[in-house]
Amino acid sequence: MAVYVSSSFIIIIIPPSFLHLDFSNPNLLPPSFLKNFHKRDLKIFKLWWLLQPILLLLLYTTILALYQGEAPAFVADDMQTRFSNGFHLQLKDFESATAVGNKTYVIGGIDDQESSGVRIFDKSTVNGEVIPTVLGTKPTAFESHSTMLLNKDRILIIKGNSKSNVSVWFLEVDTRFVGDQKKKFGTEVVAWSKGVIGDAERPIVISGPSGVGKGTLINMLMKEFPSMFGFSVSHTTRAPREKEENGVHYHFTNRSVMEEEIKAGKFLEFAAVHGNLYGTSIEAVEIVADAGKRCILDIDVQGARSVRASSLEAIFIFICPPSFEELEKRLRARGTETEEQIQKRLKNAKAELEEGTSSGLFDHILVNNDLEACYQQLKKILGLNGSMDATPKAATEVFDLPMDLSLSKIDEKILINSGKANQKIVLDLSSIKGGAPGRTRGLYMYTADDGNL
Ligand SMILES: Nc1nc2c(ncn2[C@@H]2O[C@H](COP(=O)(O)OP(=O)(O)O)[C@@H](O)[C@H]2O)c(=O)[nH]1
Ligand SMILES: Nc1ncnc2c1ncn2[C@@H]1O[C@H](COP(=O)(O)OP(=O)(O)O)[C@@H](O)[C@H]1O
Repeated sequence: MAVYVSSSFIIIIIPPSFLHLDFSNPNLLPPSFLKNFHKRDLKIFKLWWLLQPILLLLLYTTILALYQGEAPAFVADDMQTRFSNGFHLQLKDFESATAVGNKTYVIGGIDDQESSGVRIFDKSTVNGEVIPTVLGTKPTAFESHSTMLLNKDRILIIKGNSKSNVSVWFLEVDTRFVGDQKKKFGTEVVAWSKGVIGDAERPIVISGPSGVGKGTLINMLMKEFPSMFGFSVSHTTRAPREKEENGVHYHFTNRSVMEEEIKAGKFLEFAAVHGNLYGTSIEAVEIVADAGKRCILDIDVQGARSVRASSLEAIFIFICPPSFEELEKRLRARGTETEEQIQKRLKNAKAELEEGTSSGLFDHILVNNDLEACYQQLKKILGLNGSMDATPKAATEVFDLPMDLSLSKIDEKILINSGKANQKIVLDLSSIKGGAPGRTRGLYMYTADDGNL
């Protein structure tokens, strides 16, 4: 016996063999059956043959539906779930499935280091299942979670049985960043982005020619506001300077390792600068956001261009020297480069100054003539004029989310059903900033009564 399912009907086909009857060969019919045939089973026999045309018609319409892209499935033995795009999948423990167009994204499952945490079932491929390239850091434990598709380009994941400040994740499936990466990798790509609760400000990109004073200004900012800013520690293939520490000023690495990591999608941006490779890893930006700090990136103009094209939504600041002669003087006075390196940096500075001041890439251009005056201007741009601004923002309320969640959406608000009567948890997405790679910031989560969302 088989139970046949399509969206429009269910057919139960009972073959004669199921009734232990073979009408095609009366010799094989059991004597008891022959004896009582007229009395007991004639009705079944007639009904069976009467039903055949109807069953055939139903079968025909099912085949038609299948041809039009609907996938029926046998569900007698398996517990399968059916999705709006016609997919039927057998989900494992702690897996969820979200339909996005022709694809169904299966997320989660028992956490192990090997698993990428995401499987895609794509109707337009021969095999159906696609294992994507997964960018960004995935959530550590998946266990119970609920998902909801947002704007057809990212899946919201809320982890049950967790603290509210670590419960929100996004899996980007069709954002601009993911689209660019798909072209680059030539594979299916998805990107994780952790949701950051609270009003974390936009990251800051600072560019300018070598020796202009970027590092000096960044150090002043970090010293005055240690709890507010965090430095994105870049990777570089250049040799460390005398006072530079691995993991603090840069992650010093070699070219082949860095190239492999770039291929694996670990970098938000990278560029060849003054003959060496420099790059910002996705992790470098994530670490700062996870510490609840505003991320500062000291990167060259090419890197700034790449970040501008990403979803990091940073503020872009370009620092100029008062003159080329002064730049040369500062570079020499710093005493960290050989004459050959100084010449290379000065040559590149011309192109950087041209690009930085005329491309429209930067939101603000500062001239670092008097250091203190330039620092004050930088603080003004960052909204740090008075001492009030330096006060850390009030901590957002952290609470426990229940194991089983159900989600619904009203405008930009996600209602998380907590199971408690009259009480909902609200996730407000109206001020959302950023996204993969890095973190999705500007989320607000609070508990509310039904009448007060
Ligand atoms: N694109 C990119 N540029 C970087 C990165 N880290 C540093 N840079 C840039 O590389 C250039 C050289 O940096 P560095 O060797 O520290 O020399 P300095 O600028 O003279 O202190 C500077 O313009 C930096 O802004 C990075 O991660 N990505
Ligand atoms: N406004 C300024 N006037 C004079 N010297 C400066 C000024 N700003 C920075 N410097 C000096 O210039 C040198 C280069 O500065 P640095 O911050 O290392 O530049 P960058 O990080 O842009 O390469 C350092 O020795 C620093 O002390």
